[in-house]
Amino acid sequence: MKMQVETRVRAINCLHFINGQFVESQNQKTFDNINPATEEVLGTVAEGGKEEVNYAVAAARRALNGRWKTMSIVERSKILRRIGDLILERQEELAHLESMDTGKPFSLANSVDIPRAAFNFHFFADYMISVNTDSNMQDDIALHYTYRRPVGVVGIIKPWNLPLLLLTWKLAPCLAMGNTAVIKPAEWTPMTATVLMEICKEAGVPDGVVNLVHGFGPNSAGAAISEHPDVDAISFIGEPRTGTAIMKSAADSLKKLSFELGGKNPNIIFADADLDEVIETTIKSSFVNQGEVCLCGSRIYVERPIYEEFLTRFAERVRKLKVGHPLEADTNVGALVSKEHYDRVNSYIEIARQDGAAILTGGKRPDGYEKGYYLEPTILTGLDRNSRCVREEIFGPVVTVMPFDMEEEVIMQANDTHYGLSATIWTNDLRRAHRVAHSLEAGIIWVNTWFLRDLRTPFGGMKHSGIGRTGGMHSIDFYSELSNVTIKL
Ligand SMILES: NC(=O)c1ccc[n+]([C@@H]2O[C@H](COP(=O)([O-])OP(=O)(O)OC[C@H]3O[C@@H](n4cnc5c(N)ncnc54)[C@H](O)[C@@H]3O)[C@@H](O)[C@H]2O)c1
Ligand SMILES: O=C/C=C/C=C(\O)C(=O)O
Repeated sequence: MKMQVETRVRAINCLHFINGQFVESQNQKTFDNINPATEEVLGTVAEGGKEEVNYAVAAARRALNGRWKTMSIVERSKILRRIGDLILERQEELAHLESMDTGKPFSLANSVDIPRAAFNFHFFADYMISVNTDSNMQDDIALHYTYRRPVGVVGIIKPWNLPLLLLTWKLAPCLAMGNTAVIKPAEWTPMTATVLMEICKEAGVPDGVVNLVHGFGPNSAGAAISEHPDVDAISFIGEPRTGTAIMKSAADSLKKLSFELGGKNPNIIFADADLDEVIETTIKSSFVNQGEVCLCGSRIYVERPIYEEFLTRFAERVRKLKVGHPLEADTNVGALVSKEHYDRVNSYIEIARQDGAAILTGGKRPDGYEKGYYLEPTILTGLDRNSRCVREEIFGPVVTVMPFDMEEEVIMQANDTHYGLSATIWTNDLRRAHRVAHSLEAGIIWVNTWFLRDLRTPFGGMKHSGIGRTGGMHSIDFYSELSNVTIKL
């Protein structure tokens, strides 16, 4: 391994964090945390279940009515700000841990994941103190006003692709509104969430306000949180079928739910777009984070007059991407997160072959890597719209490219999916941009850009891609209960 980023950061063993203390499981059970870049064991993770979740939920319930409740909004906002500051103070360490856990390039974790995790706290620290409530005078009869209170104990269940970024995206507004939390990180990526618990404690979050239980989903910590009668709300990010399971088990206690689920996002490129810009951004929207981003544009539709030129130039650029060890400074694409996921992504390449696809680039391990879950960025063409590679979320460095002739036709194909998370449109025709944007069934639509975020804007998916929106006031709404008080005058 050449040009490896200098690091003294060591992987950590991960314990639960309950009521302000790091603890083992009652039965001391653990599982191994594997480095996807080397297949070596990074460390151990405490394996929690019902018992640990019960203990964490009880601590969170008690903490709701403790110092956290009486603390002024300004004091709580300062604590959130301090968490953001401490994340930045430990940025390199966190970026290393995130890179080791997920297989993503260190450079990406250090420039995107960790700074954004800090910003999630800084943003909501400021936002929370600017939130107004309504009041209405009803003639001379009555004064109505609203106030917000916390929802209560919130279960936060996370995926593995952007572990700290996505955890903080939920935890910051959850704490801002005075809730307490029981967090379940993804089993494959437990390290940065564990460090975040240390940071929360150091920043002054009272014991019991944030709790972390490691473990798996079904019959494990995840299920124990979603079925727990004393958890008031669940904030979940992950696959649609996990969302279904969580919704079923949350039904008995009628929990409030926020779901951010998968995507099979269309990237629609019209012939009048600026092709240089299209290619540069499409490289990112296809392959950043090994394509393991829910927002990745995995179905690329190109208007016929530029189809061949796009394919040639796109493939040329993709072949130049460096697939390699996440800690090498020039790596663009690291390792997929786990053996299980790697096998799953590869199985789609096999399906593509059987369906008669042309594999324009990639489709195999890069030369020189015998260990680690590496896959070259893969471009598939010639697939029928009914191929599973066009219909199902692959969540890896694999895109399909298809030509189109008519605007109506591409809109129909783009919407021909159960998913509805995001979409990208490339055109310089203003009217067409609006027209197509309004026709697409997606919660997040970008025109001539991708993943350009403003944390005040609504974020989330329709159809099987999610329930509800987060961001700005939408997050405040989910993490609070609004009461209206009417005073007769
Ligand atoms: N829309 C978004 O914002 C967004 C963001 C990131 C990832 N995602 C989606 O997440 C998926 C990839 O993540 P993943 O593979 O970790 O998802 P996953 O659904 O397999 O797991 C997510 C979490 O749920 C837990 N879990 C699994 N089964 C459970 C159960 N029965 N009860 C309770 N918890 C359970 C897991 O342990 C994990 O912590 C993709 O579909 C991706 O598109 C969506
Ligand atoms: O993999 C999914 C990426 C989600 C991104 C966000 O939730 C965000 O940018 O707020």
